[in-house]
Amino acid sequence: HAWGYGAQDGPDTWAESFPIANGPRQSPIDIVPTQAQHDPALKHLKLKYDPATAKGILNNGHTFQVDFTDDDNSSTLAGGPVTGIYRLKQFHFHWGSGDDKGSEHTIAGTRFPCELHLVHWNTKYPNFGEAASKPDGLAVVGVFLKIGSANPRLQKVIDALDEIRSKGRQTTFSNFDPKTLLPAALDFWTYEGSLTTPPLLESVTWIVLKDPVSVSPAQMAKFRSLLFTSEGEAPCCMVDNFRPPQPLKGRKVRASFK
Ligand SMILES: C[C@@H](NC(=O)c1ccc(Cl)c(S(N)(=O)=O)c1)c1ccccc1O
Ligand SMILES: [Zn+2]
Repeated sequence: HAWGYGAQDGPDTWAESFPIANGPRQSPIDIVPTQAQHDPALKHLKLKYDPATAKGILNNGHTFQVDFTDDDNSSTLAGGPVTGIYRLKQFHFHWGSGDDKGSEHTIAGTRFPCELHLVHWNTKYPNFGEAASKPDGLAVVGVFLKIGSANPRLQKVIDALDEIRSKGRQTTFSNFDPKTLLPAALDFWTYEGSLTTPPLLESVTWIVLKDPVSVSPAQMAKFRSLLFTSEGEAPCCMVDNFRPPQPLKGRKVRASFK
């Protein structure tokens, strides 16, 4: 399935190969804070990440991702809306060609220039692939990035991008704690959704943090210097790799905060 974010292969065409694109629990969504219900039963988020589990950084032709070893419970998510323990598999970003768009989730129609996704899988299943096909298989923490001062926590990731400019390039990436990318407060909205990329599986408990973290225009320019294309192909800048908000179809969005 050759899918992408262009006019010929972008989100409006995905239903042709992935009919679940029109399913009942698709992501992302527009989060309307005034319509979210505070749920006092929601626990606080328990994130425990071991920097030693950071493995590599890869340009997969759709985004770039930092992969983690997930053969034990060294880096996990628990609490919040989930039961049990979820293991960190990878994190990646979605961003725009300009600062006026780029995030996948929106807040009452407001789009951010970038959104970070930390992907975790439920350890009640044997591995990520199995978990990705189960309704409670995945939990993704979403973090908005807004334009401001340079974010020093992003710098190590940004400095690695020169080595993975084109599709298929990867390099080692070690000793990194993704907790450093998160805002101080872990207040969140949560709802039942899907992968925002093909295969769009409806297996994600979304945990979208209320507070954004900063990214500078120069740092955004580095993201936009990546390529969707492989070496030797006509270069196409990796930008606008976001799926727009999808119909809520009656789902409830809960808030962990008042
Ligand atoms: C682009 C990349 N997608 C993921 O790996 C991905 C996996 C799980 C989640 Cl939950 C998400 S997300 N965006 O909902 O957080 C994205 C991808 C997809 C298919 C084939 C190759 C490939 O590289
Ligand atoms: Zn994502």
